Amino acid sequence: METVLEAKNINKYFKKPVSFHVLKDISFKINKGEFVSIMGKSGCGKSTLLYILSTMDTEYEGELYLNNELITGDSRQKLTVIRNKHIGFVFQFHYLLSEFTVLENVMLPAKKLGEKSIKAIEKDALEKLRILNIEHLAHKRASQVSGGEKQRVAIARALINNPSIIMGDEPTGNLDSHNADNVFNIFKKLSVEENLSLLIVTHDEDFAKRTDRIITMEDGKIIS
Ligand SMILES: Nc1ncnc2c1ncn2[C@@H]1O[C@H](COP(=O)(O)OP(=O)(O)OP(=O)(O)O)[C@@H](O)[C@H]1O
Repeated sequence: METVLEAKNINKYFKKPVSFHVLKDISFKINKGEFVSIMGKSGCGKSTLLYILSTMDTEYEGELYLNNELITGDSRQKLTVIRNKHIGFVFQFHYLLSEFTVLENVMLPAKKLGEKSIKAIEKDALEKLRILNIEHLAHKRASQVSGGEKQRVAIARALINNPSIIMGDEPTGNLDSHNADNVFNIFKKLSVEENLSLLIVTHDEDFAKRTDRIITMEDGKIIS
């Protein structure tokens, strides 16, 4: 089984206002095509962990491997490239640019990466919109589409650079049950049909139960 992401003995301390051991010896692997959820009570360290796994926070102990390469200790500049290329993000809030069209929003991370022509990026973006069944929204402004559609646009944007893994911090937190179900089905399809790995923090038990595996955290530790 091919491993996409591996965390080895991750420890994290917040030094202020008082020293606080927030992540305690976290180790796990995510395989290619695996759809994994992270659950745990508020304050157990889920967002802190995701921040480290997504390479945004480099102040931790332990080792992080992406596609079997050690990325712990890499420069900020290198991590920015790794993040743009290999990790797609979906948040609770969509963070779309409301005055830009749906298509322009989806194209942005690829433009930032700067590896392809605008024509090629546009073609890729339309393909991602097609996968998410929202190709018809391409030329609408982001402000003109519904909440559920915005989250699908955010997923298309997360996919644009063909990442190895999608990470989500409560991506269904702002959605009603119908739209949350839609997002679940999209993630499931991406994992089964595109062999994409997904690691999703959620408070939604129904969502988590249907993923391939649940990582449960308590008080900074993985308990199951
Ligand atoms: N910058 C910081 N400095 C000090 N303590 C922090 C900092 N950020 C978070 N914490 C604390 O670390 C713990 C873990 O926070 P974290 O946001 O990772 O929890 P969480 O499991 O994601 O919670 P939620 O489900 O409510 O989002 C909490 O006790 C929080 O108060």
